[in-house]
Amino acid sequence: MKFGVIGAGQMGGGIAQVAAQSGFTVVVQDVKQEFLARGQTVMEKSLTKLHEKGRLEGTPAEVMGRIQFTTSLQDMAECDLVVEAIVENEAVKADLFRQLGQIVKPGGILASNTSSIPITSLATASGRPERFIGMHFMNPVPLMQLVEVIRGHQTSDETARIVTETAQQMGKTPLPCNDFPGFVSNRILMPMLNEAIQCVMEGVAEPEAIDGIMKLGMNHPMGPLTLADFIGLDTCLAIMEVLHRGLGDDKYRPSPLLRKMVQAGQLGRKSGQGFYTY
Ligand SMILES: CC(=O)CC(=O)SCCNC(=O)CCNC(=O)[C@H](O)C(C)(C)COP(=O)(O)OP(=O)(O)OC[C@H]1O[C@@H](n2cnc3c(N)ncnc32)[C@H](O)[C@@H]1OP(=O)(O)O
Ligand SMILES: NC(=O)C1=CN([C@@H]2O[C@H](COP(=O)(O)OP(=O)(O)OC[C@H]3O[C@@H](n4cnc5c(N)ncnc54)[C@H](OP(=O)(O)O)[C@@H]3O)[C@@H](O)[C@H]2O)C=CC1
Repeated sequence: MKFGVIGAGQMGGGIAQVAAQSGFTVVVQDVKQEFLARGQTVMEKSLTKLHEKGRLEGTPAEVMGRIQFTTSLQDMAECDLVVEAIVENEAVKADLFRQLGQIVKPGGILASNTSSIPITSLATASGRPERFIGMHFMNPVPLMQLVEVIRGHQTSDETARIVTETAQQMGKTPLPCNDFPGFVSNRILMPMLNEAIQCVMEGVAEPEAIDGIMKLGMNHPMGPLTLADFIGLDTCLAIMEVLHRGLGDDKYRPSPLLRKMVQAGQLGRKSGQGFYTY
């Protein structure tokens, strides 16, 4: 399996790492060399952690040796499966898939790791809707078990079978759902995180108390505000806007505080400042 990943951010890097850990040959593309270098550093840290705990097959160097880093989309031409993990913006993703539809060999499968954007619309942009699917990994990819598999309106049975089997080969548990805004994961999770942000804005409680109540009361491993910072507040806002637009119900309105923080460049862990300082 020659496995392609577009985007070397927190998700793309994690997907590339787990694919290489599974023995696949991997090609990772990003728009700038500095983003590739950043992604490579994060992967090496994660692999070292896993190796130190005896949870890695082989050595970090052997795994990294299976990954090619490039800024050229042309290097995706011979991939059997390409997973996109770039910014949560439908126009940017659609433009990328129009290019990939021309570059990747005819039998290659194209997949999006999108959190919420309709798979069917991205499939149309790719020009190969039968060979297009949602392959939605969870953050952090090396640790989280789920891959949410979302079929577009024209995704073929063969494409769904291949992607499901690939997720299993990557040590993940693939679970199927249909193509509606936010799928299942973010249709349920994101409104909860948005509600926690609304509690901050309305002064219901301080962030530490809100997170503590949900950790101690509901046994969540991370409080909702910590999790929102971890995901990225820009990504959280983008998902809420897809839900609001796609489902047409005002209950999915993004919290005004979330929007203001993103406008201020406070994106959470990735910018060093969100509800907490990093
Ligand atoms: C937005 C979307 O579209 C979809 C989404 O992804 S929604 C978000 C889904 N993800 C979640 O909800 C994550 C919730 N959080 C958690 O499950 C946990 O906090 C966590 C697994 C992320 C971290 O686990 P933790 O015990 O709380 O913290 P932490 O101690 O940092 O990590 C646990 C272990 O994994 C290791 N670890 C953490 N991140 C790692 C990584 N990226 N790679 C390798 N090892 C890692 C740590 O070294 C630690 O090892 P030890 O237990 O041996 O010390
Ligand atoms: N964050 C999360 O917890 C999760 C996110 N997702 C989804 O995964 C996708 C990526 O999210 P995440 O990794 O957090 O995002 P990041 O912002 O961390 O990474 C996105 C990466 O893609 C790069 N990029 C942007 N545009 C292009 C392009 N046209 N071609 C190639 N690379 C590009 C970005 O560069 P630059 O820095 O210049 O923008 C960045 O390196 C999104 O669709 C998101 O919804 C899914 C599950 C969980």
